[in-house]
Amino acid sequence: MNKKILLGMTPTELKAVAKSLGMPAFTGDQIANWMYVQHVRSIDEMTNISKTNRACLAEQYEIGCVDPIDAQHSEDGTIKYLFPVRTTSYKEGEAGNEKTSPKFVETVYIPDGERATLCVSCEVGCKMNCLFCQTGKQGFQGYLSAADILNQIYSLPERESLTNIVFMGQGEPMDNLDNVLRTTEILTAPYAFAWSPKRITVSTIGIKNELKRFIEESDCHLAVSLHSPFHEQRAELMPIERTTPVEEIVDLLRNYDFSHQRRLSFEYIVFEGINDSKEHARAIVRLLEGLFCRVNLIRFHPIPHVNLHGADDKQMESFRNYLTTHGIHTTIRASRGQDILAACGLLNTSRKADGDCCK
Ligand SMILES: C[S@@+](CC[C@H](N)C(=O)[O-])C[C@H]1O[C@@H](n2cnc3c(N)ncnc32)[C@H](O)[C@@H]1O
Ligand code: SF4
Repeated sequence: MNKKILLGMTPTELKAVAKSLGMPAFTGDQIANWMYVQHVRSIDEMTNISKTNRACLAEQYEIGCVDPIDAQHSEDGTIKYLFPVRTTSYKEGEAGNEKTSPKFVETVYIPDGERATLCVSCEVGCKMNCLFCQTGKQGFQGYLSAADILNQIYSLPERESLTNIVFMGQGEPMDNLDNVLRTTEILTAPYAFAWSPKRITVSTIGIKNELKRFIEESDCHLAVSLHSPFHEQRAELMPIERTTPVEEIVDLLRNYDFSHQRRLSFEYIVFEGINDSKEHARAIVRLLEGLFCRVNLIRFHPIPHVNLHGADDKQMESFRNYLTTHGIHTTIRASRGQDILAACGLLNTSRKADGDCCK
């Protein structure tokens, strides 16, 4: 029998589990504390629960944490982990692709002086098919459960040194919003990891209704992938633009206040000769006028069979300077882990199921 997984459950749900097994409701709080505060790896370690009750719980349940099975080390200190995925789901009508099991996701640990950022994945692959992204090339093989998203943090060898988490790995967070929100709730709740939401950034291409829900139900920072201010060009780079133009996303964002603790940023990969002109910079200034936000310029990390090239440093700096002098706080993001294919947009686990995982 496949055991049910406790990781990702809220205290209310854990109390219901305890009661269903004939235990007092407060056992649910004890389980939450053992998992989310003490980070134990087995039910047997929950020593303030009686031996009999632990055995009873373990008959049907397990924590559901699983260690990474591979780690690649970059020369810049970045580490890319490969995590097995326990359960994936699909929305109604989406073809399941269960034959590719076992499934894996990649998670990237990025130490940087006093900071240590973890880039987590929320889906196996991605269905959004952005032209420039290697995860998009993988296609979509399922939504991660909150347990599998959380496990990337729970089972990370460097967990205690983490200062920030970014949802910038495989997958589109707004496409798996319930599980992403459940994860950020557990990461920020006082009963659990108790992280400030200001240490967590969720990146999205902009799916309107879900984005609205995310803004209203979470306090985490938000990053929107822009990449072109022009409709036709953005649609060529990012198919989502055809159904949800970024102008609609910006209009939505104008309804909320990002001038205090919560940060709104736009990510912009600078492609040589494609989106690095003065016209682009001017159009960005027009698009974002009056919005309290910043722009992060990203270097393009080349992927096979895609004829796009990154702009050089001089061009990126001049683009940044134009935006900055026109009132938009703009930074150039350092690329990390490119030598081990861990940099933004390079994650891909399509071949891992064929036994290629440790090469
Ligand atoms: C991999 S995505 C995951 C989060 C979300 N799906 C999104 O697109 O915002 C994280 C960031 O990587 C960027 N990215 C994708 N492919 C890239 C590439 N080849 N080089 C640089 N950045 C890339 C995306 O545009 C996005 O800003
Ligand atoms: S850039 Fe983001 S949304 Fe686009 S394919 Fe990659 S992971 Fe998916």
